[in-house]
Amino acid sequence: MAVLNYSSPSPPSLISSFKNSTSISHLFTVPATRRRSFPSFRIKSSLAVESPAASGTSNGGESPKILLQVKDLTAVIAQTEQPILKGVNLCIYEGEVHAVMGKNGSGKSTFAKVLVGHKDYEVTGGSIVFKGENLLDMEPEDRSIAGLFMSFQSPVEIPGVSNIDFLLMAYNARRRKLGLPEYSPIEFYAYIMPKLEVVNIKPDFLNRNVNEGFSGGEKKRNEILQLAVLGAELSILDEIDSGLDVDALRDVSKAVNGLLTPRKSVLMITHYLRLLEYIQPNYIHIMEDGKIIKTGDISIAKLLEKEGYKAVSAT
Ligand SMILES: Nc1ncnc2c1ncn2[C@@H]1O[C@H](COP(=O)(O)OP(=O)(O)OP(=O)(O)O)[C@@H](O)[C@H]1O
Repeated sequence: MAVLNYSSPSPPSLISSFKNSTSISHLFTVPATRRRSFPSFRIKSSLAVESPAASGTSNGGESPKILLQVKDLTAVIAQTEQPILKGVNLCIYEGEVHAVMGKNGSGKSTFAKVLVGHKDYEVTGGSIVFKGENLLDMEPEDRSIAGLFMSFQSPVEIPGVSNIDFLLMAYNARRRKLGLPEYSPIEFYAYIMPKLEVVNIKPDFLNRNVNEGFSGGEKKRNEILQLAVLGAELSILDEIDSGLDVDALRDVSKAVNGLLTPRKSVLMITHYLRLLEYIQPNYIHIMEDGKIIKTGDISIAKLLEKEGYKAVSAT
């Protein structure tokens, strides 16, 4: 009997779920039952890696749907009541890629964590609607089931748990949710192998414990593998480019692009133009002091690179 081991980095929410396997079903997303394509207006770049989402396949004339609508969102640190988010507004349609940039400490990660329901923060005002439902009414587990995935800046290790076991359990929880029979390890192996290729991860990675001893770049790739297995509709990627060498950055970007479909969207946080040239966002937002103060295209990132944040600051 084959013992399958795979690797995959995992956000804290996934890890805490793993520890309680009865609640692991929240790791999964509702399957995409309809395919729609979104007219692409991505900025083309010579650096761009191939992106199916950017190709704008036919959607049969359907209008794009709003996936996430954030209005006047305010949030504080739960423990200290220090205000961090001070009125965030953002709208993401299906199939769109959005990037959030901003100075250190401007609130980008907090925004991402508030979206997934991180317990360190308390929402004090505004609204978040995801696929037509009030996200603020949902527990973090339910947000995950509804189709939100977040990769964290520093993926957590799970000693003693192999990647393959972790991913198999997570994937089977999804299948249970869908009323489908669980995959055997062999069936799962067939399912995951093509995904390993997309992410450019060697199969022996799956035998290692989740993130244990992984280099920074390996952890990031593992995050994307996890994303590929779970198939979220909105992937929130917090600085997936940090600590990556040039080849890894290209691989990870390619993998993210490989996961995009006309229905799947990405919200990525980054400090660097390079990532934006690989994963061409539809919109780039600048966050300052807990608010989005500017929205534009790649030219904003180019301006930042050249002149720094003073060029786009509201103050
Ligand atoms: N759990 C917390 N406890 C205390 N302070 C926090 C917490 N979370 C966020 N903060 C503070 O809130 C502010 C915004 O932090 P956040 O991590 O959202 O910024 P960021 O824009 O993502 O920064 P960076 O670019 O450095 O990652 C910072 O001053 C940070 O110290």
